[in-house]
Formats: sequence, structure tokens, C-alpha cells
Amino acid sequence: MLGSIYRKSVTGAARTTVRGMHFKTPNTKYGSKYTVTLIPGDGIGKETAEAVKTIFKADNVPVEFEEIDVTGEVSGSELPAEYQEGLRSLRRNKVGLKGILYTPVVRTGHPSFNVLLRKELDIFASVSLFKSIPGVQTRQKDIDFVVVRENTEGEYSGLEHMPTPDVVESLKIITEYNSERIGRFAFDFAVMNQRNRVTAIHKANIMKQADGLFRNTVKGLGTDYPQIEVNDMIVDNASMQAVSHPQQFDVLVTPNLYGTILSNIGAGLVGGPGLVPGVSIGRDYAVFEPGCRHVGLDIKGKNTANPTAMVLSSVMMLRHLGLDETADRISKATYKVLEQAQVRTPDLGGTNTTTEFTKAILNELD
Ligand SMILES: NC(=O)C1=CN([C@@H]2O[C@H](COP(=O)(O)OP(=O)(O)OC[C@H]3O[C@@H](n4cnc5c(N)ncnc54)[C@H](O)[C@@H]3O)[C@@H](O)[C@H]2O)C=CC1
Ligand SMILES: O=C(O)CCC(=O)C(=O)O
Ligand SMILES: [Mg+2]
Repeated sequence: MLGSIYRKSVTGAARTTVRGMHFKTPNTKYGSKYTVTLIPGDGIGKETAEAVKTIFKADNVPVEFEEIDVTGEVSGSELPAEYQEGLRSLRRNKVGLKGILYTPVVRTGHPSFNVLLRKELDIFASVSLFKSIPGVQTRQKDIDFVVVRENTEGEYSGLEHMPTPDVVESLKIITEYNSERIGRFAFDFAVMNQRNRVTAIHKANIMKQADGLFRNTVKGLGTDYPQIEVNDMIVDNASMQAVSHPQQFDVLVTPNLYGTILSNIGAGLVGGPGLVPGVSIGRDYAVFEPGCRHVGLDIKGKNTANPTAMVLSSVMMLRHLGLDETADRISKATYKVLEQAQVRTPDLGGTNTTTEFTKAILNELD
């Protein structure tokens, strides 16, 4: 069974891991090194992946990256060869580190390769971690919650058609099977991480059948986890509560679209998308990717992206591989640089580059 764990480290710094919980996905190891698929992705992907590669190299991390340049910046609806190669590599290695792939917002564009990958690998649970970071000034303090988002169906089913030229029907699919497994994942996650409450997020007052099924299925699992409190909240209220009283949240379990919206709110609360780590994980595969899944095309190639989200995602990956000591070291160094606030990328009000921020992490590792 997979494991996605979020523990507090001895130093109190955010500590993430994905091991031991629900399923332990296998991984590929040749000799003394783990082989991991690296898909840097579009936008700021190359720069933030470079940060990880630099840190891993300097720290002699026993991970060999099999790098595949998949891009969503292609025209037409054909799946590019690189996408297929990336998928094959992930199937082979079981574990991946991935940036975000661009999806055109036009009717004739191709489907989202991010979503396709998640479906093809059945990495059904998206986990994103939102925790106040010492040194990063935010309006709301003491935030510490997790969004567990169903990653394969719901509003992201991609099933749209036009019964007449002026009408679009877009199907949101909610199944008991997927609601139950994401619900179980959330409860298991809560148990493994000494968390107390699971909140099912829904809009069952309007989508009585679809969201009703999700809500009731998740809540029904509560009897199997007597030590965990279970409640539910309508997504609009949850969004309002998230910006006004985010400290009340512990583990939120959501259908697909509400998950991405609450993850983006969460990122805004803790200092931005450049800080939030995450993973998409299933029974057989684990793909670590920044927690609120931004492409950052507007700052592509400018060397200004904050690599923290990608670096902390790689820290989660190291824990998944059982390399806890290395994970702790890199995580501590990253949080230290953030706390000292001497070297900052523009998203945090600084003027430093991605490269300089990465160098600062390396200095802390020494
Ligand atoms: N447009 C697309 O191709 C895709 C969109 N999405 C989803 O749609 C939502 C919106 O996407 P977009 O409008 O494309 O957002 P975006 O990628 O343009 O990001 C929003 C803003 O956050 C900034 N940002 C993101 N990561 C950063 C980092 N590490 N350091 C510094 N600044 C950073 C970007 O520069 C940008 O100004 C996302 O939250 C995501 O969930 C997801 C995958 C692909
Ligand atoms: O892949 C995309 O274009 C959108 C996916 C998305 O919103 C997400 O992964 O959060
Ligand atoms: Mg999103």
C-alpha cells in the first residue's frame, strides 16, 4: 500500500514523506542508486528541476535521473513521442519527479498531459501540503493543513460534447469506488501523520447525487477510524473559511476541481505556489510534483522562479525512497534559507535568482 506521510521533524520544520502509509509503491534500484524519471515540464520546469539536480549532485544523493523532455507546448491533438517515452519511463522506474506541463486553453488544443498521465498511471491521490514557513511573512499564521484531492475523475473527466451547436454538456463523473479509495487514503494519511480530523469538501446541496455520493462515502468510512474526527463542509464555505480561519483545517479530502481550487487558496495563504510541495500517488506509481501545479510560463527562462516547491517535492520523494537522512538535510537547508530571508526570489519580495537561491541551499548543506 502507498504511503504519503506528513510528519513534523524534530526541529519543527515541515517534514514530508510518502512512505509506509497506504501502499508502498515499488521503486527501481540499480546497484547503489535509485533510478527516477525526471520530467522537468514547461514554463519554469527546467530551472526548478536544475535546482534539484544541482543539490542532488552536490550532496551525492544516490539518485540517477532518467530525464525526459515532455512538453505540452505542441499543436494538434496527437500525443507526442516524448509523452509516450515519459510514460514508459515512469512505468519502468515507478517513481518520478515532475514539473507541470502546459495545456492550451483553446477548444482545438490537446488534452492536459498532466491529467492524462495521472489517469494512465492511476495515481489517484494528489497530496499537497500547506504549512506556514518561518521567515515567510503571511497574513494568516500557524497554518498546517493537507489537501488530499481525487486525481482521476470528477470535473477533470474531460468528457464534453455539444448536443447542439450552442450547448455544451460537460460531464462530472463521481464513482463510489474512487470516492472510497480517496477517502481511505485521507483517513490513513491522517492516522499515519498524527492528524486528528478529516473534512470532506463537497457541494452536495446542489449536486445532490454526485457530491452526495462523495460526501456520504467519505463520511461513512469514519466508523473504521474512530480515532479520527470526520466532518464535512460545502466548498464555498470552505473557501471562505480557508482565507479567514485556515487554522481549523487539518486534512481536507476533495473531488478533483475543489481540490485544485483549495490548493491554490492554500498556496496563497502560505506564501505562493513556489513554496508548496506535493505528489500524485497510486498503488503502483508515485510522481512528485509541485503542490499547486503551476506552469509559470510568464517567468520562463528568467531565472526568477522559486524552486522551493520542486526541491521540497524532491525531499518527499527521497523519503519515499527511504533516504530520510538526505531528505532531512536538504529540507533543513531549504527552510533555513527561507527563514534567514537573506536570499529571496521575487515571488517573496526579493531580487535573487533561482540560481542564487539554489546556491544558498548548497551553502547551508556544507
Ligand atoms: N495553464 C496550464 O497549462 C496549466 C494550468 N494548470 C492549473 O491552472 C491553474 C492556473 O494556471 P496558470 O494560469 O497557467 O498559472 P501560472 O502557471 O501562470 O501561475 C500563476 C502565477 O504564479 C507564478 N508562479 C508559479 N510558480 C511559481 C514559482 N515557482 N516561483 C515564482 N512564481 C511562480 C507564475 O509566474 C504566475 O504569475 C494552476 O493553478 C494549475 O492548477 C495546471 C497545469 C497546466
Ligand atoms: O493540466 C492542466 O492543464 C490542469 C491541471 C490542473 O489544474 C492541476 O493539475 O491542478
Ligand atoms: Mg490546478
